[in-house]
Amino acid sequence: MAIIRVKNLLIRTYIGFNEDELRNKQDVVINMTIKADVDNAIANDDVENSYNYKTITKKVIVLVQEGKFKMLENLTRQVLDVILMNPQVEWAKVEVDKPHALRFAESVSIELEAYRKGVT
Ligand SMILES: Nc1nc2c(c(=O)[nH]1)N=C([C@H](O)[C@@H](O)COP(=O)(O)OP(=O)(O)OP(=O)(O)O)CN2
Repeated sequence: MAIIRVKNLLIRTYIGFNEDELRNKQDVVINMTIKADVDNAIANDDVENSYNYKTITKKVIVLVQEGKFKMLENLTRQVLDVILMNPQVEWAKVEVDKPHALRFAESVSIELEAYRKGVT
């Protein structure tokens, strides 16, 4: 198993429940930490049949770009769930930052982690 980190993935989406947030997209910054089986990538130096960090990243981009979210917790949980769908993933942690969400703070974030169902 390896720990794969996708760092500072910047995506624009609808996030929030204030009037202007419902109408206008804003940036979120996503950091994903994924514990996945990469034995095949190591043994064969080949992405075929290996956990592909590009694939999951593109799935997250589509999920977030095309979604509309009110609560940051909901967005974070949905990203975590899409990562955990892959049987090669044992555990994952997701942190989603909403920069400038608060007037006097640089950013606010929610972090969630979980094992894939059936893994403890
Ligand atoms: N488990 C691994 N997965 C992937 C690896 C790897 O080494 N281990 N390597 C890659 C690619 O080399 C990736 O790093 C670069 O791919 P690409 O330039 O296609 O990524 P982009 O996001 O820039 O692709 P665009 O389609 O141009 O947006 C992938 N997975």
